Amino acid sequence: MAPTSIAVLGGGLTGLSAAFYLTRRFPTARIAVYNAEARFGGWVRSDRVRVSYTNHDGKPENADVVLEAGPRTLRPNARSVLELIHLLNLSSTLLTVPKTSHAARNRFLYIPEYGGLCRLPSAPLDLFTLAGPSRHNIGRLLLSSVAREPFKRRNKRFGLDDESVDDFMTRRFGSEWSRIFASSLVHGIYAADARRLSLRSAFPSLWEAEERGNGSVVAGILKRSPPLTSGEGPTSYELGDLQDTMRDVSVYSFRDGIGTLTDALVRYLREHPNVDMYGGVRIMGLRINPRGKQFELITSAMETMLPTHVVSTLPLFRLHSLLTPAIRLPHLTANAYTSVTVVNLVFPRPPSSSSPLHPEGFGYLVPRPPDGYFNDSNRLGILGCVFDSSSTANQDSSDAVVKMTVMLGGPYASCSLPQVNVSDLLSELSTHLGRTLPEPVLVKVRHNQHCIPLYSVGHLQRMEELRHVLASEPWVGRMEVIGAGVEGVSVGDCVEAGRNAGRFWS
Ligand SMILES: C=Cc1c2[nH]c(c1C)Cc1[nH]c(c(CCC(=O)O)c1C)Cc1[nH]c(c(C)c1CCC(=O)O)Cc1[nH]c(c(C)c1C=C)C2
Repeated sequence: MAPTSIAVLGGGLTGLSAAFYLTRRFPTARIAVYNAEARFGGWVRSDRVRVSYTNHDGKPENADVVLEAGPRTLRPNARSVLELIHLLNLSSTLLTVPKTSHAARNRFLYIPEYGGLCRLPSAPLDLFTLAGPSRHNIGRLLLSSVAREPFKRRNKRFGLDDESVDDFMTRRFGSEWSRIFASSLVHGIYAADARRLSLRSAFPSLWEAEERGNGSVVAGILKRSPPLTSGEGPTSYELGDLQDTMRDVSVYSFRDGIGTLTDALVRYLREHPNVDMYGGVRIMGLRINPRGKQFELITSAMETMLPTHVVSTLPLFRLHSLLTPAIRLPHLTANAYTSVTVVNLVFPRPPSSSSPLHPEGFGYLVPRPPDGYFNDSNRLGILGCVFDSSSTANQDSSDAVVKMTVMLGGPYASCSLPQVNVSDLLSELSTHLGRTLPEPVLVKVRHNQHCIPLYSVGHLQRMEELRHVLASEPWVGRMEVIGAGVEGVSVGDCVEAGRNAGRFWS
């Protein structure tokens, strides 16, 4: 049955993208988007803030800076996002960072037991040229294990169909390698413990590479087939000239931050005659009408809505709480969700005669300490720090300020608190950066509670079972469960999931 009324649960990036594409797929259907918060956009949150301060010469200064509490840059390989940018006419607001920039080439890890801040090699030749404070050469540890891996015998247990990221990396590259590099990567994407994260769900391409490389991940990566271009593959994307714009681009954002994308979606949907946007309306219960033709949604305004089709983009534990025992869905509470505290810091730029606040680059990640997440060496639970002024400098009205963002919490559960002691944080950052930081002119703390799902081992299989149940009675395919909780946490994954919503409804 073709949908006549569709309810989209959740007004974050996936929900907004789903509603956008549903208006195109089903131009005559009525679409309602329900969002518990009055503000749409979910974890995407960009604020332009004015800072007033006194500069080094004692003169008053002002600057307008963009602060991100969620994702802050996008990668050009996510074609669904490029398509949205094209369709929403946002190209003129883009800010691109070239592959040759410091932000793209200089990435650091802060590893106290290796001497502090260590630059990661961005090319094999760096191995010979990288100098720095590291007592051991971190580049050598990184690349020597990678160079040896193809000669290591196949060691995947027969019948294994998923394992943790840490187990996989330890098996192929060694435990110290995994602790340092895999844990850092996982902190930067999932803010989670690599020992709990499913390899197949989080990095499926690595699982496939091991298969393709007959047991060697490196051999499998080297054998990789060339990437598809916009016109190839099962779906093609409307990209306009964005593919050209993105040539040689490492990452990009918008002049006013990633919120430009969600704001434009909200504007489009609010203006669309077939769409109703319900901000500040929570769904309290979901039932299936006894005649099986409609759903019953009970809202926090105590209204009952009767859509023929539903797209849920809610966190899975939240969807679980809406369902009565008679229609419980499997596996909705199988994964934990990670919480991250994000601290935006703005400093006056030091005069050119003194040393900069941080090296030029993307920022740094902090790996899991050797003793795990209870280690005293990282009692604030710092996962990493982004040098925003290097990577997204042109968002701000003045380059007289330096912007950084520190992320805390995640697997350091007890540290992920909304209250952050700023002077402790500054002194810890000063240790990391090897210089005393000045007083910030602005500190903004945001606690993102349960913002990123932690796919535990077996997640793919569980989601397959969930899809199977949704395709059967009484759901018969009329409710789709999509979004970060199911398949992929990146902005690209969320938009792609929204783009595919309702694909099988006729
Ligand atoms: C709120 C903190 C977040 C942390 N991870 C994410 C958020 C929103 C989600 C995320 N971060 C990255 C990816 C991969 C993107 C892709 O592959 O296309 C995802 C899904 C990578 C990343 N990590 C950091 C940055 C600046 C980026 C680029 C993308 C983005 O802007 O989010 C920095 C960073 N993120 C987190 C930590 C602890 C951290 C530390 C430096 C957690």
